[in-house]
Amino acid sequence: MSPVKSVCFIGAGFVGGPSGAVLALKNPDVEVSVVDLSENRIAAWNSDALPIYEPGLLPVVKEARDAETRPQNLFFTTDVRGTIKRADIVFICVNTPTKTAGIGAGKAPNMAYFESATRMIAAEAEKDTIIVEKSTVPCRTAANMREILKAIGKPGVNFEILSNPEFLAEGTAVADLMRPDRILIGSMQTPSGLEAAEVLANLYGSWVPKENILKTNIWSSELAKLAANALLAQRISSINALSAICEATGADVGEIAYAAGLDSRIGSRMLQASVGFGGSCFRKDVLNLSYMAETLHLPEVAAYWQSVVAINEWQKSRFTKRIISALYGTLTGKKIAVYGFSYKKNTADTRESAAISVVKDLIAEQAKVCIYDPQVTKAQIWEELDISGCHIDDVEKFVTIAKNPYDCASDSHAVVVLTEWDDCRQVDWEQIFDIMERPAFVFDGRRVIDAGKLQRLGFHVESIGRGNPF
Ligand SMILES: NC(=O)C1=CN([C@@H]2O[C@H](COP(=O)(O)OP(=O)(O)OC[C@H]3O[C@@H](n4cnc5c(N)ncnc54)[C@H](O)[C@@H]3O)[C@@H](O)[C@H]2O)C=CC1
Ligand SMILES: O=C(O)[C@H]1O[C@H](OP(=O)(O)OP(=O)(O)OC[C@H]2O[C@@H](n3ccc(=O)[nH]c3=O)[C@H](O)[C@@H]2O)[C@H](O)[C@@H](O)[C@@H]1O
Repeated sequence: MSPVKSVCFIGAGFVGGPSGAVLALKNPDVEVSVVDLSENRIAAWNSDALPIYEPGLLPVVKEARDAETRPQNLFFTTDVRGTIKRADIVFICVNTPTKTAGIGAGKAPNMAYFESATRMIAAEAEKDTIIVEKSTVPCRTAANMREILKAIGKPGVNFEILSNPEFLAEGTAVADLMRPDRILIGSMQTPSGLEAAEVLANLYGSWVPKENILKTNIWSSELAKLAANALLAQRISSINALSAICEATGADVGEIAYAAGLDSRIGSRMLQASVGFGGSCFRKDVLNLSYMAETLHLPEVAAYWQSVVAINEWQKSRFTKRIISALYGTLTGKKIAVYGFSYKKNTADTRESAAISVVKDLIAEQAKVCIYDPQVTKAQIWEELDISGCHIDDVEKFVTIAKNPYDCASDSHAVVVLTEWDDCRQVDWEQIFDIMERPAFVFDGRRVIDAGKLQRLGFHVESIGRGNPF
């Protein structure tokens, strides 16, 4: 196979943008184009105000994009079709959200964007092309792609499909891409499939050690991505289920996680009890896996994975119920300060954030909710609450946005910590205590507050997974 000269990433989102930028940085001789249908998104990628907040990303983008220190090899464009024509490799990084209507609504992934990208490649490619599934897709998606490519592709043009799922986490995307635990490449086990896998492995080989590049059959690779997210989400639901037992018994879930995590077979990561996992992928991918099991006539397996999501939903509503009960059963007219709206720190992404459900429930109780988040905009909060079914009149009436944690807490009855932002935990709690109503409550949905210290200041503190130890 001739050397790779041009690579295209379809979908300039959280995955396509950073992945394209790092690949370009590490392969200066390869032209990397990240394409999207959204003109606004592409304009933002071509500016210094990138469309996503990701620590360390701007310098990486600028180095490959701005031709200041070396020739430019990173391009962001809406010319999807023209870019596909030039590309030797096309990565599909489009969104695969959960279906909201039709068969499998609320469970199955919506593959419309993915199929549309596949059809576009089939229609435009004029030379042999490697197509890489980077989006998270159901197992056996490559078989559907193969049929579409065969039916639409130009005569004489050969396609090879690879699965190369992405494992980056938001907030640490650059570090994850620079030093991935592993790169997984799935291919058909035919001579041309194995050759294509080798071509892709060589691109990664410019910065990832060979022993971290794993090659498997294509179906294993597709399923491994869903499995990895399901296993991570399952750990969080497991520790969150234990957090409820801790609250009822006086055990402390932090001590449980630490004690259990010291067993090297269990390990310590992803055992931080919380108000519930969020983000665009855990819920979607666990449901995707569960739905797949359902369609494969494996109802017990489907129910098992479904329970991971059910515990997460329960954890969110359990937390709000605890707030209401501690505040004497009524929130009407009380100001509640919410610290954090993104689904975790170091990202402005709010998709599936636990804060959405909690704020929605607080509004239903007629609380006056004031939100502080260092990165999330008011427009985005409004949009999320609107999508979640909050009446927009209620949002206008009950919700305000604060510019800092102090304005947020002023005259409030309670501070509710929903995201573990450093800005939110490192406040001057003595000052916060002075400006709050009495009794002053703190509800810690992230276990990032020193409960003992706050209690000594006079706060009533309730944390996830911490009951009365006496
Ligand atoms: N967000 C994350 O941290 C991770 C996401 N993933 C997976 O990667 C995929 C993409 O996720 P995100 O980047 O978060 O999505 P996103 O929603 O941020 O970006 C997707 C982009 O694709 C564009 N797009 C859709 N159809 C298109 C088409 N036909 N042509 C050109 N552009 C098109 C959209 O305009 C959008 O900008 C999903 O399957 C997701 O499950 C995997 C690992 C991490
Ligand atoms: O497929 C994806 O989209 C990605 O999903 C997750 O990444 P991400 O959702 O960005 O972030 P995580 O750090 O995994 O956190 C997800 C949610 O779980 C919560 N969480 C995480 C860890 C933990 O111990 N406890 C906990 O409640 C976080 O606060 C957050 O709401 C995976 O970690 C990535 O490997 C994967 O590529």
